[in-house]
Amino acid sequence: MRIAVEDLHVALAGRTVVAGVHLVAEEGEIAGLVGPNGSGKSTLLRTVYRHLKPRAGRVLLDGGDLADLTPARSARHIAALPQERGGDFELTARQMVALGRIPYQRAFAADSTEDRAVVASALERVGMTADAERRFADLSGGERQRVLLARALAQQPDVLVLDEPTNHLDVRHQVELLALLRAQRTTTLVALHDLNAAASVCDRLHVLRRGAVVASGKPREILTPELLADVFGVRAAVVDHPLTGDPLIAFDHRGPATPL
Ligand SMILES: Nc1ncnc2c1ncn2[C@@H]1O[C@H](COP(=O)(O)OP(=O)(O)OP(=O)(O)O)[C@@H](O)[C@H]1O
Repeated sequence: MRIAVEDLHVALAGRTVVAGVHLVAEEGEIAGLVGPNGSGKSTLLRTVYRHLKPRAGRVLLDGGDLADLTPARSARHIAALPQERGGDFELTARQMVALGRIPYQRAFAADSTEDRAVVASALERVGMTADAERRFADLSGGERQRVLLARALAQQPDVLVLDEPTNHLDVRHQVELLALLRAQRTTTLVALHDLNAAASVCDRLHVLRRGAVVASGKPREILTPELLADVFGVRAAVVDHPLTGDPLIAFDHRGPATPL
């Protein structure tokens, strides 16, 4: 499915945090949101997965307004990996993933054979099968992250909304998660701080600054030294990755673009 955000405005505690955002992720596309701390990435994503109500604007799924769907109906279309990683800690990892099947179940119905197969496959895809019967509470930050991603996959959504999905993951699991997203080809909106990961996995990037999109396009067009200096305040060279040919940002860690 195609997802379009149209003229979205969100206010929090009386302050405008997202101001007139337009963006699109085409069917099967991975659209990345990048921007400095506080630029509105999480707020925008929370509004897309209906955790927040916009002050104005719409989120359209294949042209239909998401706000017209019941929560259960929209949960069949959109699954989120939010930044707050709370939840019911008494559940096992498998039970946590099984929560992703609720939008497909009647009230009080037991899991079907299909539900169990979908849950097992989601656990397998994030590499958590061996830990499936452990308590969610006992898992490490990265393991919880992977279980919550499996829950989103078990929802079999048309659109995945991921807020910093590589947080807490070691480098191997970061690479695996990005490979999984690439292989998946589900329309995806993903906020990423790691600009090199974003350059490698995203078909299109949207750069946010103070709640507004200031640049949109292919990573190679967007991630220029000028933009990195202007929006992120850092000095960097952009070169071709020697293994993949993707844009590779080499940051100058010795000091920012402008004096501190
Ligand atoms: N519940 C809230 N009440 C008031 N202001 C909020 C609330 N949540 C976030 N904000 C403010 O909204 C702005 C955007 O925050 P948001 O979390 O969307 O940014 P972000 O781009 O995801 O940041 P980060 O990269 O630090 O995660 C920030 O200035 C933040 O302080």
